[in-house]
Amino acid sequence: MSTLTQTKTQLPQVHLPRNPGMALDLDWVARVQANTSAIERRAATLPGRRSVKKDYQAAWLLKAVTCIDLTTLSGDDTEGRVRRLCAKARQPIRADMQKALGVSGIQTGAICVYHDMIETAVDALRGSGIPVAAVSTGFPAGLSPFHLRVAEIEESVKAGAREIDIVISRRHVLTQNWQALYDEMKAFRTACGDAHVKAILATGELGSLRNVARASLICMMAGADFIKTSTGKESVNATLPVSLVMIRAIRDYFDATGYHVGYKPAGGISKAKDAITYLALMKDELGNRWLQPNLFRFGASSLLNDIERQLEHHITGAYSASYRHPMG
Ligand SMILES: O=C[C@H](O)COP(=O)(O)O
Repeated sequence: MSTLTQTKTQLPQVHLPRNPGMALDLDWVARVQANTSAIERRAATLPGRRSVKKDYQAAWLLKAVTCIDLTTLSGDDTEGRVRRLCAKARQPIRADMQKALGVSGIQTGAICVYHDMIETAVDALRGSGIPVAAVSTGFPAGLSPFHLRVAEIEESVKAGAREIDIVISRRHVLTQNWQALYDEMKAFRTACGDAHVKAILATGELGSLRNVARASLICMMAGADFIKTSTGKESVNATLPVSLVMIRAIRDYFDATGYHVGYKPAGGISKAKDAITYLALMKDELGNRWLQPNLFRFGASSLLNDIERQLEHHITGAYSASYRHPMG
């Protein structure tokens, strides 16, 4: 069986029980540390490692496509743009390219939009099985009144979102008010009901890697299905050091509870090479099980474009202009 065919056949996902959360364990939180210089040293070695080549590279890139939350979060989003993006999510790689690669049925992990665009996206994705994710709770700052943030989640679920990307209150982390962070996250999880909840930490605003580690743990204790780095609107978004810290928090939580929590780096990931670095990091730290869309997503608006160009190069030996792969 070829590498690419294996990628296709590995797509069906094992059903895993949702993380139900647990009581807030402040002793565990207090024990969490982060050795910044060691983490930065390790992260610096990751992009320089020998990369996978040829068919293996194409297989990893196809895997990356299936893990993208194809995102548009702009003030000027229109129904037309969202519909075009949904068409792209249904067929992110051109049919002739999929045929040349010997695969079929490749789709992105989800579409990610603001509340206003949920119904349009649900309609455009009908029958595809692709979930709609909505950013919520006063995204991106998360500073609207608490009851409105909870109501926003409920409205988005009612409108058809199957995944809700909430933003935490950064001030709870910066003031070490862990109880408040836990209570907030738990209320958001309850409001989501059956919709899966991704907790956006906005790591670029949390001050230290130790804060990132502690906030990750608390969100998981409060029942997060995924932890996500960034809104894409902070001045620093997904980075490898932050990813290492969050992924290791996921591993510690799994070791202690047996529950799988997903990881979503988001913001500024736009190159195919970077996507492979993130996938390799997941594989190194958490193993193959976390290389599926139910446990790993990229939050990205332009990554797909570069992946398509690299796959076209793999097939034809030539790079096409990026406008040949329009996004929306
Ligand atoms: O969650 C997703 C991000 O908002 C997308 O960020 P990006 O436009 O930098 O890829």
